[in-house]
Amino acid sequence: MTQTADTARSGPLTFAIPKGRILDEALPVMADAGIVPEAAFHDKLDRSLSFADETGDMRILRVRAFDVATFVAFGAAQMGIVGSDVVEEFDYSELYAPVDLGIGACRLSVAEPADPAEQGSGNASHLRVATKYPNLTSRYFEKQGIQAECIKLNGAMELAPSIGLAGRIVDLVSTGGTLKSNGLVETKVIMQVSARLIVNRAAWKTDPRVAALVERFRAQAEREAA
Ligand SMILES: Nc1ncnc2c1ncn2[C@@H]1O[C@H](COP(=O)(O)OP(=O)(O)OP(=O)(O)O)[C@@H](O)[C@H]1O
Ligand SMILES: O=P(O)(O)OC[C@H]1O[C@H](OP(=O)(O)OP(=O)(O)O)[C@H](O)[C@@H]1O
Repeated sequence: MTQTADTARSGPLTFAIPKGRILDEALPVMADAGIVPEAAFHDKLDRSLSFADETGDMRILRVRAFDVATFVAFGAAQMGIVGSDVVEEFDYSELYAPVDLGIGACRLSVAEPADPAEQGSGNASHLRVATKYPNLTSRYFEKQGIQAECIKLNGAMELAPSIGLAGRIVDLVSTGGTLKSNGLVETKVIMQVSARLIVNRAAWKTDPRVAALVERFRAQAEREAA
């Protein structure tokens, strides 16, 4: 493995990616931009969270989606890939999302029980909502003049109405299959979601490797969109 002069000077560039859904779609996009993880990255038995790329010039972190944004915002990683749902939920001032990668398409929606008998009678100006996205949810309902009490869950939001935890949920929807299987219907779309290249603001200004990679991802996204 050879290392460039930049790497020798400032250490490897650190790139964070989510270990969940986006990963399979993100790897080819990264490869087109010249970022290919070392073989160990694909070994299901390997418990490492940090990997080199094939050149040895980069470090690739595989973390939870929400943590990708936090790592990049605080400069622990200079760049990463994450859904626009996560970018908007945190709204970190140090985090830029300059390129829509056109992958990980889904939407953030409100859903409630399909069966009217199961819909909470509740006060229309005060709702209880189960979600992984309390900031986006409160903001959305505030705009409608509704005070939403958000119950933060980390997964399986779709269970909440049937067990009496909350009358509604706000969660990601793609095919709608998960909602249907759990007796829920989508009532409002809050935002369309796709995966973004994210960059630490200071790193973008000061590290030429970051700016060069942003341009590579941008050119590739434009080619794909054409
Ligand atoms: N059904 C879906 N269809 C398309 N994209 C999705 C879907 N669900 C989630 N995503 C996108 O994938 C991202 C990661 O989702 P996922 O829940 O798999 O992450 P994760 O890294 O496993 O996080 P966690 O472990 O915290 O759940 C989401 O932030 C969203 O942008
Ligand atoms: O509309 P669908 O195509 O059914 O997709 C929606 C599901 O996908 C996401 O969960 P994911 O499968 O990523 O698992 P998670 O609940 O662990 O985040 C989301 O939270 C929904 O549960």
